Amino acid sequence: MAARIIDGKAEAARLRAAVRDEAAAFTTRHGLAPGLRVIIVGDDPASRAYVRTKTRMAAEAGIAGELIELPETSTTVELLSRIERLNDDPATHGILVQLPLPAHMDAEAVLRAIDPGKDVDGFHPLNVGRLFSAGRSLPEDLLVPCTPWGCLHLLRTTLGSDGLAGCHAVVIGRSNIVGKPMAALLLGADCTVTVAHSRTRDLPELCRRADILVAAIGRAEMVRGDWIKPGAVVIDVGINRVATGDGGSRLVGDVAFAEAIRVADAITPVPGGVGPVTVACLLRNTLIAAQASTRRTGSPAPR
Ligand SMILES: Nc1nc2c(c(=O)[nH]1)N[C@@H](CN(C=O)c1ccc(C(=O)N[C@@H](CCC(=O)O)C(=O)O)cc1)CN2
Ligand SMILES: [Mg+2]
Repeated sequence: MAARIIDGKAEAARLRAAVRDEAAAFTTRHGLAPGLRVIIVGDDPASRAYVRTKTRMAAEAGIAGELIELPETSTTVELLSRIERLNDDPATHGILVQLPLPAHMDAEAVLRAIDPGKDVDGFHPLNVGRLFSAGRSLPEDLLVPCTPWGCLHLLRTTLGSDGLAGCHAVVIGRSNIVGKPMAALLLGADCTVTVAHSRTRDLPELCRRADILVAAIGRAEMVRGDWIKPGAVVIDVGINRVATGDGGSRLVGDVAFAEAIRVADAITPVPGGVGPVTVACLLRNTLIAAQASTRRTGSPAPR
């Protein structure tokens, strides 16, 4: 039987509707909407499309989103001073710097400069540390990286909230954006977790032992059908544009979908899987940041 296709678009719409209701209540209570500032440096077409989606979805959810576009030639110092101003702005509850930054910029310094309470990507070392030291329930004000949070959410909707316990989860990829935080979240959900990467020996054999397989490698259709354990749940984080031969292109994931669907119990498609839930989580994090700031100060002003 063909695998169930996990509908990330529908799940994202449900998450956004919940954020919209809570954002409306926040705005009524505080006279100020949750505010998100998205910074992009340079002209990368894919990044530009993602940030436009983020600010459009924010507006639809009642979040005051603003896109800040800086030229490719901007310096790290210029970006840091922009972030400093946003850290001090009481109407800004969430700050996101779209990645990747141009190679000449110091991305680590930039991510460290964001006020951890406004770090809606969850990439600041303080938030990373809180995630890795959290137990089986996450603090309610913790800002968790959006893609892994989205993957966990899709796993819970597919397997049920108790269905992850005891599963062997294999995460392919060890990035700070996906692989490492994904491993922390799966551990918190009582999975036994293996993190694989480019130097892992006999990756196909390891994957065949996974009840849950999360592919975040960035290589088009690298995971083949015969790498997958029958009945596994497969979460495909990859977004790779490949040529179609007629001059056009299409998006594929890191998993060979047509092969995997014959073996897995459930699988996320690309597009329409993890991506839309990532954006919904960003809106959710903005709301969490706004709510936490009012708890700290009694007003929407964070300091
Ligand atoms: N600061 C950040 N930078 C980046 C992140 C991030 O979480 N924070 N993640 C990725 C890109 N990304 C969000 O920024 C992202 C990529 C793709 C999608 C998405 O919904 N994709 C659609 C397909 C879109 C298309 O047609 O091209 C899908 O999968 O259905 C959302 C977010 C790197 N940078
Ligand atoms: Mg650099």
